[in-house]
Amino acid sequence: MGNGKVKVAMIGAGSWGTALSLVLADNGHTVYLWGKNQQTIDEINKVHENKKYLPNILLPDGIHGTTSMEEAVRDAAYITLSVPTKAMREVIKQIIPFVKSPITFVHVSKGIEPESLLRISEIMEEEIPKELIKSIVVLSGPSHAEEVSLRHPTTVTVSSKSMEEAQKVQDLFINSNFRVYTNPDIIGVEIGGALKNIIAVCAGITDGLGYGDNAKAALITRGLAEMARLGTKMGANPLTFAGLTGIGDLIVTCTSPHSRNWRAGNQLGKGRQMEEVLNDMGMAVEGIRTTKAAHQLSEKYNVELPIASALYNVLFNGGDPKKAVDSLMERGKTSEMEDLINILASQYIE
Ligand SMILES: NC(=O)C1=CN([C@@H]2O[C@H](COP(=O)(O)OP(=O)(O)OC[C@H]3O[C@@H](n4cnc5c(N)ncnc54)[C@H](OP(=O)(O)O)[C@@H]3O)[C@@H](O)[C@H]2O)C=CC1
Ligand SMILES: O=C(CO)COP(=O)(O)O
Repeated sequence: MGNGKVKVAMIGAGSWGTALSLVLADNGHTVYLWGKNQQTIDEINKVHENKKYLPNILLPDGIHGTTSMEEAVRDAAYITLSVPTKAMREVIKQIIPFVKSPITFVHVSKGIEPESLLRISEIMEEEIPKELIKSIVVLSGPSHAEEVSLRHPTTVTVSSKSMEEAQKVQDLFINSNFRVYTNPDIIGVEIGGALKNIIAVCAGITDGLGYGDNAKAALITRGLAEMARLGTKMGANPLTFAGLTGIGDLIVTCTSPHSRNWRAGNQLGKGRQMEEVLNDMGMAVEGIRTTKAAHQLSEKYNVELPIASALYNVLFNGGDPKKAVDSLMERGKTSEMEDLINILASQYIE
């Protein structure tokens, strides 16, 4: 391939895996886009379109669809995982037999696993034999697949325990439409990307209830405080929440109808039932499972998460969305500054 151009295995042919394959192909790399649905893969190869997940986007020639994991992974320089969090373990098990030497795994997904309470890179460390891991890199940030595939300006962040490998992945993806930053705080980057989905569901709910911009601004700002409060307890740098994978991703998902989390919340706010909403969506709505994980994490770390708890009550205890908002507004009085100081201080006090 030469000229720094490599083969990349993209595992997951949904919206995000397909859009990121387009970025890599634009950069001259050869992408083997793996999916389990034969019809989707045939469409990608024959008409260069992923009709289900990224309709009306002509995919570049450098993208080869495949349902063969062996073909996708063989001789790849990078293996990128782009399946929803709940499919991670199952898909990694399918990859491993075809990995012959240590390689850098990239993941681009946004969730926390309920029960184990692991971030995705931790799940990967559990599932992939140590001797096959060169490094694990996460790519996250405010980036709707629909806009990335139109080559609209987008910024994301990569993070890893190895910044050398993170920089290589930065070089792999970066181009004039897709600007990639680095951040050494992998915990903060992964937690921000996962928890913002909870707040986006809530923003959809308040929009569905007919509330306006004040409620949205309140959710984004207090949601950010909640993310930072839990994140710092889990070892994140509080400053990461002021970056692309914190406030950046909160803004894009809480304010955009592209967001599946916002859209699901919006339907709940309009009075529809969760099961029906998720069935109709037919795409990953990560915020639902991550709300369960956040509820468990708030107990584990003894951190108050009023917004996530209110959503947990709506999603898993049949709570009424309007009453959930009322309950947040009627909480005991607190001090904003005291909360922010506690967040900044929490990494130093244990
Ligand atoms: N869409 C976006 O704009 C962005 C998404 N993300 C994150 O990327 C991740 C993936 O999301 P996204 O691509 O949007 O999701 P989609 O719902 O668009 O696609 C999910 C893909 O995963 C596949 N999949 C699901 N379960 C399995 C499984 N058990 N085995 C194999 N394949 C499976 C689906 O295949 P099939 O159709 O065959 O079921 C489908 O190709 C999520 O964590 C999301 O938060 C991050 C940034 C942006
Ligand atoms: O993470 C995203 C944008 O950064 C996509 O959000 P949704 O999963 O809510 O569509």
